[in-house]
Amino acid sequence: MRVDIISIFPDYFSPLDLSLIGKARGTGLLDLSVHDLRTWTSDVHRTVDDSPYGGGPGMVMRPEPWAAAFSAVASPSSLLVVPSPVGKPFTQADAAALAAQEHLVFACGRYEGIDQRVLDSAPMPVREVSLGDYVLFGGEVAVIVIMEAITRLLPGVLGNADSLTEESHSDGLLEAPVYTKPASWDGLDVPEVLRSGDHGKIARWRREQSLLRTATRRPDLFEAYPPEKIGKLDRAA
Ligand SMILES: N#Cc1c(-c2ccc3cc[nH]c3c2)n[nH]c1N
Repeated sequence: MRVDIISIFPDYFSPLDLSLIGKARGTGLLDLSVHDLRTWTSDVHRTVDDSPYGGGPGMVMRPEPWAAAFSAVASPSSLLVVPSPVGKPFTQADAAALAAQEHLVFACGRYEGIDQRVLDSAPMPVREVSLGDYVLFGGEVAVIVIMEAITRLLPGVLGNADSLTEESHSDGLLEAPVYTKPASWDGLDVPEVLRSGDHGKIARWRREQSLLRTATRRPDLFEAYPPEKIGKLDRAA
């Protein structure tokens, strides 16, 4: 997968040199380039913003540098992803869809945002996404989060792909609680079923815990979960 990130703060993305994302870049699974938007300015002050038409606080990012940047990095298979407070809430399904793309271009807005004409005239399809109902300083942190969600789904990045099948949100539910040694700690014991060696019983217990957790913590997800997939809860588990 090829990714181009455009930002006025390229140094924000040094975390993408680390850990499994850094390894994916090193092994060629991920071809990631970070660009400074000011590369595509044409004035001595390398200006990327100006005052908003219609008045109001703050500044708006000028269209010209973005248009020049897109012309430099876009290809026929590119998809433009723009983090924004007004974007579609980003979900695991969106991460999977983006992970299947050939080339992603991320536009990191700052100030009061990017001139709307940049998105309206982009030479590639556009996806505006939001991480949640709160406001960040800009799109950079959102891109780091999105890049982590995408990269871990790329084949070969996670040592054990099985991790992807039972984690929260992979199947629309929250995952069951996890435990490790010691069997008893701080007066609390690991649920006996997990130490039983009965894999069928363990699977049923985890399924039940996942459904119960989702129902109590994320009723929105539980309501959206197909009733026919819930099945009969095994109280004996
Ligand atoms: N994604 C996302 C965002 C943002 C965001 C994204 C871009 C810019 C550019 C200026 N301010 C921004 C805030 N705030 N909250 C979210 N969930």
